Amino acid sequence: MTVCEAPGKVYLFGEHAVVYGEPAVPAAIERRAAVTAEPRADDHVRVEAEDLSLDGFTVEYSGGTSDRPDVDVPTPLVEAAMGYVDAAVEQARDAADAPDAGFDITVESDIPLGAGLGSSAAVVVAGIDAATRALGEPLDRRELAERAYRAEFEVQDGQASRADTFCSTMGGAVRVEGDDCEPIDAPNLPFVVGFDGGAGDTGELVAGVRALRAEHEFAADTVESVGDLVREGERLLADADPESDPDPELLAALGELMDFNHGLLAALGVSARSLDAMVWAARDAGAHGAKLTGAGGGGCIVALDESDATETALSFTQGCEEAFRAELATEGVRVVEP
Ligand SMILES: Nc1ncnc2c1ncn2[C@@H]1O[C@H](COP(=O)(O)OP(=O)(O)O)[C@@H](O)[C@H]1O
Ligand SMILES: C[C@@](O)(CCOP(=O)(O)O)CC(=O)O
Ligand SMILES: [Mg+2]
Repeated sequence: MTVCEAPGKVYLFGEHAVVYGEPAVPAAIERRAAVTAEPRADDHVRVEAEDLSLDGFTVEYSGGTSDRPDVDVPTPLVEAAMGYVDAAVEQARDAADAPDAGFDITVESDIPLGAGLGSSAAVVVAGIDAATRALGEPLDRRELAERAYRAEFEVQDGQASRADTFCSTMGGAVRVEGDDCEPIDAPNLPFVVGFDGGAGDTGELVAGVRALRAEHEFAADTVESVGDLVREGERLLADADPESDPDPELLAALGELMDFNHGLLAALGVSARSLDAMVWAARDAGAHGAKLTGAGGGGCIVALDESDATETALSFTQGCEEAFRAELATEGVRVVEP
């Protein structure tokens, strides 16, 4: 039995635009998905994923799209729910050259699903790592990240960047631009997350931005502007001392860029009333800046505040179900057992 766990992430800036080759800077946070993989004697895959929003269910199937698990819920729901675990198993079989490998898989996660904190990437990264290790074929981190990206790319119908999967694999803050992925030295930023209890559909939201971009030059310009602000943010981070606490000027400058980034994401149609309400509650409470994180549509915002004011204000904000401080996860995917 092999257990691996991988962290979720917040986007300091750059989501959506990163899908079109602009740079983005996500940072891993201490909320993790743990995947257990136990090889089986047959070629079946049995998945226990109690956190799935289908009220928790257990299914047994041999993988692949033709073989539908025997559970009493509509097929699209099952496919949407199982897609990432399924794709992770396929990548592990391919990497280990074991097309008929079967597994008992268990997923346990404290990352809310579909909320912009990268639960899908964490499940895929931890899943591929656990399954390949269970087969005695551990991957190096770069290959693991690349295979996790391919899994997300497939499930999201060819619309994914390497940002989430690379960040979850490596931990810390990273910068991703196309296929150029590097860890970066960043100071420990005071992230506060607000969660509206809901979720967005990543594939649908990405497709919406794609359509807007194709239709209007100003939408394409908006995506480019996100890239410009990310480049400015990268310069700020490069000048900062990663060893000491970030100074107030740096936080103010990063916060201003986050505010701008949220405005541009809203213009691209991926914000939501609940996300805007949490962003404004954070700003009113004195946060240096606040923005939605991830695909949007519902889910989480991230703010910068070293004091408790934003977390307190968010906990009293209508529509905010949970507010918490998110510590930077310096370690990416890791083996818990054996
Ligand atoms: N704990 C989990 N168990 C099984 N699958 C999960 C789990 N967490 C996430 N997933 C998969 O990831 C999907 C959500 O991914 P996505 O829409 O990209 O949102 P995000 O990555 O922002 O959380 C879920 O529908 C599910 O398929
Ligand atoms: C919108 C996007 O940039 C980030 C999606 O993040 P999440 O799955 O909502 O955590 C898509 C991608 O980069 O693959
Ligand atoms: Mg995702």
